[in-house]
Amino acid sequence: MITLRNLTKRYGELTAVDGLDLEVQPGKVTGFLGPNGAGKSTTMRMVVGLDLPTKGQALVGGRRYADLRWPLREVGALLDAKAVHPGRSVKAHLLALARSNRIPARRVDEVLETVGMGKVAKRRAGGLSLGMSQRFGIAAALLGDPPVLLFDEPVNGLDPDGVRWVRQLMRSLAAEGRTIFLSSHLMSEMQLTADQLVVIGRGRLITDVPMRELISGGSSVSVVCPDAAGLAALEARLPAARAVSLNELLVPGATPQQVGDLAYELGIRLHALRENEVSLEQKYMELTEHAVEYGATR
Ligand SMILES: Nc1ncnc2c1ncn2[C@@H]1O[C@H](COP(=O)(O)OP(=O)(O)OP(=O)(O)O)[C@@H](O)[C@H]1O
Repeated sequence: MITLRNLTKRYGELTAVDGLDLEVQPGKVTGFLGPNGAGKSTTMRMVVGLDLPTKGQALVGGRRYADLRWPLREVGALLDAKAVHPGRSVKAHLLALARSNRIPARRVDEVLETVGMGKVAKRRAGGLSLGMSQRFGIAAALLGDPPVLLFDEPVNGLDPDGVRWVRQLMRSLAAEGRTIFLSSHLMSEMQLTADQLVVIGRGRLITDVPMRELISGGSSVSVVCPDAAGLAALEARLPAARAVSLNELLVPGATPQQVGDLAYELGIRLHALRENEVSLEQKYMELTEHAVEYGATR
């Protein structure tokens, strides 16, 4: 579990993180969203002791990072995939990390296999492609087999196959009971990966909500009916319905079952009956409408 208590970070005049209170629970993937500059990376950096809070606390398993004896065994993080010694080999870098936290050397080969880098262990870390660097960073995060993992934009630079691999990895790590805290700007991917969503804007919490709850509210049903009289009869019985074309109605707040049963009762022929879920992207845009700091003006 990750616990943030009144977590605050100021850089001079700028308040990057502003009194965040949050519990990131184990056994779930928690997505961490917010516009550019909202304070996501700064928050994650404070959890792993790379930045000190101006006020408040960030705790891993109830303890501050600085108080963890073998931090890599408690929390793993991929924050900046390019932040490695460029001249060292992939394997040497991981071996050094392992030694610093008394992690057995065989674990290095294991994590390299997990991320599909067994064959490039001897390559220089500085010569890796962006996608390979991401995999390498994930290997480093997994090294200590920690119960808590943070990933800042892990799919950045990955090909579609890699993106899917990361999604499956996140899901399986959460299924093992770990705490997974994941930031990404790819809404469609986040919708497929996260169970819980934390949205921040200008350093403040906007919402902390289960994904299902967020995207289920506000769904609608589309009904396609080939004859005008049938469509009019349906519209008359569905007060929220509005025509979107000559043969189609949109019914906000209804379920396909309700509309299908009504059509059956009225003896009306339908050509299509579709549920339109609200996308995470749509909900996210609504939630962060007033929190976008560096948005385009048009
Ligand atoms: N070391 C620093 N010194 C001064 N300002 C900083 C520093 N690090 C971050 N900031 C500022 O703090 C704010 C939050 O930045 P942060 O990188 O945490 O946002 P983010 O949500 O991760 O953004 P993005 O989605 O663009 O990665 C920004 O305004 C940023 O410019």
